[in-house]
Amino acid sequence: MQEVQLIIWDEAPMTQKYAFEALDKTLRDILGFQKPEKREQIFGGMTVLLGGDFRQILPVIPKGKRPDVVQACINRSELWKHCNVFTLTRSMRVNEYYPNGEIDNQKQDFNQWVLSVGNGIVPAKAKDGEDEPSWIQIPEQFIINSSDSPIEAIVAETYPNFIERQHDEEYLKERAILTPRNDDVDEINTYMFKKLTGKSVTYNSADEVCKASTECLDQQQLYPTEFLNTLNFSGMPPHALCLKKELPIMLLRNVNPTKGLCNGTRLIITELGEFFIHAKILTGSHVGDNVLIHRIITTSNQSKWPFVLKRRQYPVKPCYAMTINKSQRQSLNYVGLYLPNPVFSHGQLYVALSRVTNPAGLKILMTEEADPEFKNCTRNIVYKETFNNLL
Ligand SMILES: Nc1ncnc2c1ncn2[C@@H]1O[C@H](COP(=O)(O)OP(=O)(O)OP(=O)(O)O)[C@@H](O)[C@H]1O
Repeated sequence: MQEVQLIIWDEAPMTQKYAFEALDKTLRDILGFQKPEKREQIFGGMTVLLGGDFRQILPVIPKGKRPDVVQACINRSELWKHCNVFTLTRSMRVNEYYPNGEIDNQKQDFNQWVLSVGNGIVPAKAKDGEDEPSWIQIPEQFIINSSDSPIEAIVAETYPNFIERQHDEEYLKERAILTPRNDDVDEINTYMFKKLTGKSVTYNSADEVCKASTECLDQQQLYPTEFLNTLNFSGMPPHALCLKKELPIMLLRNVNPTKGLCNGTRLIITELGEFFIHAKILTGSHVGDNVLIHRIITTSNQSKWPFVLKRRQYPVKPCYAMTINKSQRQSLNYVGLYLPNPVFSHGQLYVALSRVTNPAGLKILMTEEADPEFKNCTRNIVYKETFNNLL
């Protein structure tokens, strides 16, 4: 068997420190079995490469307050003092160099502005009753003027000529609408789904209560299937999943990472079968591959209900629009940032602004503020204390 030499863990800042601590203990245990000195070494002497940007989304702690989030990060773990930090200095996504080596000033300014947003150093104002100034001015060039039908406006801006180009893979692949909340994502996807031509097929899930999660024996009476079908959880497909051929979808689980089918991979549906969805991969390392997706059992892990729901369904969701959190790792040529409500957690504005490969491809639609002092302003939340011990 080949020996593992290196473990690479991407997006480390959004993983709770306990996961790394568990990995540390496990590796010490396994590798120390034959060589006892490895028990004394960090990660059992294995090299672990953590990648990530603390300006981006931090661990999600349900109902957690700011200190809970900051304390859950890897740089608040005992392990951190054993880490060497290497800093990347050049943005490869928005390449500010012309082929002849000269600098494109517009792109350089954009990169610096996005970094300042991420570092929380763009001048900000506070509204009445707020402790911390967090409202920043968005440059005029990115603004879409708000209209009576904001969804129509953001769709028209991000997906121009959608009726003619709705089947064009390149067109679909290079753009997305980003927004902070799942209900806005669903509203935009439903609006665009109706515009997509072709027959809609609805796949209903099989739902049940996970028996190990509750002591109640009479589950069928307390939680009938009809009730379970009405429940929706973020990151879980709905009971009634409506799909059409040529709809862009996103995977909600790691289905088969070696084949490029990871949580967040975008695909386009090529055929809707009875037991499989045929799809073509649009993003990641296996672009262009034709794959089959089958139903899997997903469970609700953070639920307000006193039970865990088991849902057997295709782990996919339409992705004309996606949440900002889900867009992390994506690179897009055109981004429509829809902010009917401002962002609500650290790094979300930075992640949204830094998805785009060219400043010309970024458009932002915000709800118009009644107070003229806050015209074209939106909230930028940065937990600066997270950066304290990075270098
Ligand atoms: N060495 C390189 N040469 C050319 N392009 C590159 C290089 N490295 C990265 N890129 C391009 O830059 C973009 C961002 O790369 P990548 O997704 O690896 O960055 P990242 O730091 O993980 O991004 P993020 O964490 O913000 O999602 C991609 O479009 C990628 O193709």
